[in-house]
Amino acid sequence: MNSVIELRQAGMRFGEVRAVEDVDLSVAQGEVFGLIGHNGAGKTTLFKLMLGLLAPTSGEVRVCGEPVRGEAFRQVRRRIGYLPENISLYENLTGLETLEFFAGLKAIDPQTCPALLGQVGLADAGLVKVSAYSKGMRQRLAFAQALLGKPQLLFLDEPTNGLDPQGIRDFYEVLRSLSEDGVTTILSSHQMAEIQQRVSRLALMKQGKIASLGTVRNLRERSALPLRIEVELRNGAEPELRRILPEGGQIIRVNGSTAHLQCLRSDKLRLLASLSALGDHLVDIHISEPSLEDLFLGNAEFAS
Ligand SMILES: Nc1ncnc2c1ncn2[C@@H]1O[C@H](COP(=O)(O)OP(=O)(O)OP(=O)(O)O)[C@@H](O)[C@H]1O
Repeated sequence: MNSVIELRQAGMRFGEVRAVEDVDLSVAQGEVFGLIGHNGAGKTTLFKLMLGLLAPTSGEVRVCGEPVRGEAFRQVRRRIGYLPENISLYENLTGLETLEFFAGLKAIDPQTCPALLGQVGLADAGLVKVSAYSKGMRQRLAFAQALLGKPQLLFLDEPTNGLDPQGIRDFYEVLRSLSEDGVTTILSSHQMAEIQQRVSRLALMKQGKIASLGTVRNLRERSALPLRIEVELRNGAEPELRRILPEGGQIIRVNGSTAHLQCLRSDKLRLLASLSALGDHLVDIHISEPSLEDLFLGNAEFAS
């Protein structure tokens, strides 16, 4: 694997607070990698470690092969775009002036700014003052700021805050196309329904540690959470369902003609085989995997 980011037993303590502890992580080039966790889980601190804004109090953090505190990291930093969680924008500047201002700070050609505004869907708002921008427009502008200078590595802290569904779709479309060009993205989010279809892998952080790491499918398969199965029956078939239900299948409730069941993944095939014996009593079956939100909120136990 061509790792762009490597953390080895990385830790960050603030006095007695262990904000990040024993984190081992490798992220490959072109990945869209998600970080999720409750407030205070350590996501922002981990971002700051990877950006070289904080020096780890233990372990090692390397980005593009360089230790983040070394001299060589100055060059690496030029290839990094960062969208902080709470970016401050000047109300009196227009969108274009804002971007040109950030371009000046980064010594980037300001002539690249109009195209960048177009990339984030603000082509028609470049001459409008930020004070008249909606929350979503501000977030798009902040994203454009992170894209200045065509970074190879993007760190985006809660990037879809304030975006409407179309804005969220546009945002991930930009990420997808950047990923195809080899750009690596690390993003944090509380929006689990949104993140679960769009990241290549993710890490679930709890109290400074990575509690689980993998694809969404890996995380689901490792969790002890049950699958939910909705069984649509013909009228009067409930007793028959109860009769054929194998061990491991559990009826949670029955609403009219729909029975809500659950079972462990390991019992799924056995349960489905039994349900097929319902024959004409059966209208339809719908299986739901535990969502990322279930995994996150359900305090599921994960295998390491
Ligand atoms: N500069 C600091 N000094 C002292 N403690 C800090 C500092 N920065 C963070 N912490 C503590 O470290 C822990 C992790 O904080 P961090 O901001 O990294 O979490 P987070 O997952 O980003 O939370 P949120 O989702 O609320 O942004 C928290 O207990 C926080 O209070």
